[in-house]
Amino acid sequence: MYIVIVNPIAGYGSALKRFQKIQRDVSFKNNQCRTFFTEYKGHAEEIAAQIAEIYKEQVKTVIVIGGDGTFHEVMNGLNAYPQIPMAFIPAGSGNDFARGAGIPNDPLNSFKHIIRAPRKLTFLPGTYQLKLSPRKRKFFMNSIGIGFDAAVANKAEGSLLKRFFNRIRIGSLSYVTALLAVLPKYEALPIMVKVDGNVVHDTRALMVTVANHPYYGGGMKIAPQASLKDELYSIIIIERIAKWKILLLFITVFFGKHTSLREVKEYKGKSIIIESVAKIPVQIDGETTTTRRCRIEKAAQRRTIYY
Ligand SMILES: Nc1ncnc2c1ncn2[C@@H]1O[C@H](COP(=O)(O)OP(=O)(O)OP(=O)(O)O)[C@@H](O)[C@H]1O
Repeated sequence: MYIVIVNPIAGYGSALKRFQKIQRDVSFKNNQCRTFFTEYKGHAEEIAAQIAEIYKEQVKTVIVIGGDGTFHEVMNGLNAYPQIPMAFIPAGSGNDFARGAGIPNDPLNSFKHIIRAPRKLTFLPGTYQLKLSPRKRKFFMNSIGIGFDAAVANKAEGSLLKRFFNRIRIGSLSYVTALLAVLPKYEALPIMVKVDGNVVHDTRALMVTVANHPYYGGGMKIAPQASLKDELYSIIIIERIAKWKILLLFITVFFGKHTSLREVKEYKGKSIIIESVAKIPVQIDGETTTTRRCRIEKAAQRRTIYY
């Protein structure tokens, strides 16, 4: 039995359209597929965990049709069942994971491949912990950003312009407008960054990004040297920087050329601790919250994704 988890609102409805196209095809009709539609934030994680618990023996593959947020939730829902294969048909607005992994944008063909002869992507997901408490670690697959980028992502998320820009297929522009709104008031905050036991930064910083692959924010090449094949993260630290230069930074980041700016430092490592005295904005695979401390490590085991 195939489990299909669809986020109908991902990509402003494009996930639902993609699913409907797949549903009409014989490859769907001729196979035993059970479909679940997500209804709220966090639902995909709950569905995945419950399905795995109840049907672990019968499930051939859990197929996700949605954006990176839905994929992130399912990966965490299947946390305790790494033996259950997971497939991803990207249908979000940003699709940064697909861009970083080289997953093609051809949903029906991907579905047929997943059923008949799955193409495989194996990578080491990231794990993160936002508090000191020994709570279970969670997985991420794209990046964790602390500081300015998370403040911008938070602003973009709530913006009506994001919907408009996505409709006309220039979704990244919603980040530019959010950036322009956040920029005038934003102050670089004191942030300590430890990479593999060494303190590499301990003063004010605009932002820190820990990346599993180059892309975030719908195609910005924040960490040009990061690769899903790599066992190490790329850590980009953008130091305190003049406001006019932030605009330059955000023009060059689309081409990955921002790293030549003096204030942009890049490190490689697999165990990262980020601390701040005050609560600062953080984005994890595009979802935003605030934290004083974040511990990031590579997962112990590789995950294989079908596509
Ligand atoms: N029925 C629903 N109504 C509202 N929100 C939902 C629903 N189902 C899932 N969600 C939430 O929608 C958010 C966005 O989903 P997702 O990331 O998959 O799409 P996207 O934002 O279009 O894509 P991307 O992250 O690739 O840009 C996630 O936080 C998810 O938990």
